[in-house]
Amino acid sequence: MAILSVNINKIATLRNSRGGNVPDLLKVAVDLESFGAQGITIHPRPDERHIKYQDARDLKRIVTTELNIEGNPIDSFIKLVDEVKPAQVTLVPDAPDAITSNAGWDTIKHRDFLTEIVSHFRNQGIRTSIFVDSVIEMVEGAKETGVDRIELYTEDYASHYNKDKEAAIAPYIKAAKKATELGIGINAGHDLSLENLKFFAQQLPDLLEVSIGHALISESLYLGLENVVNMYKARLSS
Ligand SMILES: CC(=O)[C@@H](O)[C@H](O)COP(=O)(O)O
Ligand SMILES: NCC(=O)COP(=O)(O)O
Repeated sequence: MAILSVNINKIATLRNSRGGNVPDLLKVAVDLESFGAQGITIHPRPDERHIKYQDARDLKRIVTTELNIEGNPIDSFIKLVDEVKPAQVTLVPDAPDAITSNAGWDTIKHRDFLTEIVSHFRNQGIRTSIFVDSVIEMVEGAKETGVDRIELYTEDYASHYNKDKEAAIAPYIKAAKKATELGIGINAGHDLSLENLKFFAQQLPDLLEVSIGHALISESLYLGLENVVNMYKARLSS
């Protein structure tokens, strides 16, 4: 069974919106683990708009499951990962101004660069993963870099799931089969949700890990609001 790594970027977004420490990112990470999360994922972006570099250092001290740091391996990111030494680093080709991740690596074009970065992190005992679209050539290219795993970028699956889930999953099944054949582990993430996760996991038997943030945090709000509204009303009743 694949493990669930919860991406807590959105908790940091909410915290940063007021400049204080509410919600407390570290408490959320500890609570998530106690509720059963099997990993914590963060994606510090260069502008630190949600996860700050210091959060990565602080989380390393308290996360007892698996810390996964995602990001574009620019110099400051490489230094941070070298210092924090998470269980896993996931390389994502984000433009600095991207609103969210919107593509996987071209592992053929960037093969030499990725090979160098993968070897740099692997030499420190950090598991490596490369974010890729579900395209056979990109999986084959990833293999050439010596990476441990790929993370399949699931936005396309998620956005087509309601229209035709069989068609939406088809390229992922092919990419996953290729990865298994080549001996690369398979992670997946982006826009996975309570609605589309089960089918995805059922169709990819070799799936090792999913990282989920945006939907999971949004669903937590939807599912928690009734309880909290009632708690507030109880405090207003005499
Ligand atoms: C790599 C990936 O798929 C992303 O989902 C990312 O980690 C989310 O980043 P944001 O929270 O900044 O949108
Ligand atoms: N790697 C994907 C991730 O960490 C979370 O993506 P999302 O669920 O926030 O879209």
